[in-house]
Amino acid sequence: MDRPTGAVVRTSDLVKTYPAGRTRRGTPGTPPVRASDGVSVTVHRGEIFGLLGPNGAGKSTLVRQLTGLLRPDSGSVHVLGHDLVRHPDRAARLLAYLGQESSALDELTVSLAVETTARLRGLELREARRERDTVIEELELGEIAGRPLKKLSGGQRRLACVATALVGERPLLVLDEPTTGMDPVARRAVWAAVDRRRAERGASVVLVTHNVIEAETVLDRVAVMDRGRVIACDTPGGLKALVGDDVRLDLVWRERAPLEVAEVAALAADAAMSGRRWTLRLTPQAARDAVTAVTGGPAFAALDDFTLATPSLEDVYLALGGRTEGLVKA
Ligand SMILES: Nc1ncnc2c1ncn2[C@@H]1O[C@H](COP(=O)(O)OP(=O)(O)OP(=O)(O)O)[C@@H](O)[C@H]1O
Repeated sequence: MDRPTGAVVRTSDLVKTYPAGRTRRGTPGTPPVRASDGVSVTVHRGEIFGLLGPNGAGKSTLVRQLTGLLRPDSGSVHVLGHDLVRHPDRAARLLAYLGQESSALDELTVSLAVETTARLRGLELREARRERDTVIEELELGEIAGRPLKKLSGGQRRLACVATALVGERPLLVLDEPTTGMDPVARRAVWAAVDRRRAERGASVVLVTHNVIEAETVLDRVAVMDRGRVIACDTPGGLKALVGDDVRLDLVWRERAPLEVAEVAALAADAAMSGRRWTLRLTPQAARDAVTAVTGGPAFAALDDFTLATPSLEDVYLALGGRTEGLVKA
């Protein structure tokens, strides 16, 4: 897609270290954590930009700095040309932020929470109510619009919080795991609404996720984070090209792998093993040979299931040396 090149977000060499935990006499404190370790990212206008990585990679720390909520130790953050390290108060006019926890509006009904947020973002009463009604319909919140947030299920409450993030037309939406706890219908409604803000109003979106499937389908570009650093940044397709033509072979054994079969023993060295599941990255020819070996010979009786797939972002992540814990597949 043709996009204007203007940067909406530009961070340069951000460093943030959380200080060491306090020690009680005789007990060791927690060490300091460098949660941002020289992070430079640029988000363009009209782009859905993802931050992907396992728990503790530094995604939330980064978005809290680019929303002016957390001051970096060093480095710069510019949003639409405004220096948010110097002027964090300007963030409220430039962006809407949905954090992981959002309990400030818990006492209000869904409808009032959305309307109040719209008013706080400067809309006149009539306009605020019009936007409220639009977003409530868009996210199919009508049935629960009259109920207080604190009495909703986790997924419903999250959806109501997304609704508050979408009113008031901010040019930048920063969403930290927006679809946590939602069912597939709600998730689809959220992605459609986010995409509409981008397509119809040119909004830009920074989206934190550790859901690999979600990342592949909705994001234009992805920064892969690990231990406070961006270890790769590209389109999902560009990232997948890093792992070349390799395919992924998953083998699931009924009880245990038949290591007495020579072909299976040969595969063991390169397999990432998780219980009864082996995962291998192989060239297409090697994968064909492996499938022939495990489905044709004596290994077949021990095999429960197998799948052959083109690379996913998870494979990219592994190839880059990342850790898999916390990367969710569903
Ligand atoms: N307030 C804090 N004080 C001390 N350490 C912190 C604080 N907040 C985060 N950390 C640490 O900083 C690192 C990065 O945390 P952060 O929340 O940014 O990760 P994340 O990628 O958003 O993780 P998750 O996917 O679990 O939300 C982690 O090691 C975390 O334990």
